[in-house]
Amino acid sequence: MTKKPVIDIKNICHYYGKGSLKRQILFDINLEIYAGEIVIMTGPSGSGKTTLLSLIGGLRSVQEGSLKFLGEELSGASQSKLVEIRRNIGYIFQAHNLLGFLNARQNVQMAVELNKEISKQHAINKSEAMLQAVGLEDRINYFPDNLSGGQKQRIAIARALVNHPPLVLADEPTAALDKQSGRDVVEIMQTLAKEQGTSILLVTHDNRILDIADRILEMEDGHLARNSQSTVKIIHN
Ligand SMILES: Nc1ncnc2c1ncn2[C@@H]1O[C@H](COP(=O)(O)OP(=O)(O)OP(=O)(O)O)[C@@H](O)[C@H]1O
Repeated sequence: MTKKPVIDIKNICHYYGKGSLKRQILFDINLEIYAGEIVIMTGPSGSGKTTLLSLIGGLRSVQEGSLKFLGEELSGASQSKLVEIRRNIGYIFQAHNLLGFLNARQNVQMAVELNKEISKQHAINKSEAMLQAVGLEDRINYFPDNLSGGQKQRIAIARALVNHPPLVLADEPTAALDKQSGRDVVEIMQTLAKEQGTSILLVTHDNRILDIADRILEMEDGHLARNSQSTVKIIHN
C-alpha cells in the first residue's frame, strides 16, 4: 500500500521583489511529509525556512511549482480555497499570538468555535480537555499576562491541536524559552502529535530539540541541502 503524503511539494521556486530587484529565494524544492511524521527544518538565518513554511501554510501564494496539501493543489488556488485549507492546519509561532483579553480557555475555545456546528458547551469541554493535555488544568482561567513564556506556548499548542488538524506548522516555538521549558513544550507537541497522527513541520535553530524529529531537513541558500532520517535519536538515547 502506498501512503499519500500530507504535504507533497514538487519543484517549488520562490522570488521576492520585482524587475531588477527580483531575487530568487527558494530553488527547486522537493519534499513529501507523511501522516504522523515530525520533521524539523534547520538552516542559517535567511536561508528561506520561513518562506517555505508560509507557502506550505497557505499564507503566501505559490509562484512556481506544485504544492499539494492532502492532494489539494495550492498553486493557483483561490483565496477562499486557501482559507479552507488553513482551517486544517495548526500554527504555532514564536510570539504565540494569544489574545490578551481572553483567558487560556477562551484562547483555545476560539479555535474550536471556527466550526459553527459545535455547541458552546462542547467547545468549552474540548478546550478544557486540551489544556489538561498540555498540563495547564490549574491555569484554565488565567490571562496570558499572568503566565510564563512556557505556559503561554503550551496554550498555543493546545489551540493549534484542539481541532486535531492533519498538519501543525511551528516556527521557532522554543526561541523565547529557557532550556527546560523549551524541552517540555516540544515533548508535549511530540506526544500529542503521535497520539493524534498529526504531522509536524517545525523550524528551529535550537539544536537541543533535534532529537524529537523523525526527519531533519536543512535549508542552505534556498536549497534543500539535507533531507534525511534523524540519527540524532540514536546519539541521544
Ligand atoms: N517579504 C519579503 N520581501 C523581500 N524579501 C524577503 C521577504 N521575506 C523574506 N525575505 C528575504 O528572503 C530570504 C529568506 O528569508 P526567510 O525569512 O525565509 O529565511 P529564514 O531561513 O526563515 O531566516 P530566519 O532563520 O532568520 O528566520 C532572506 O534573505 C530575507 O531577507
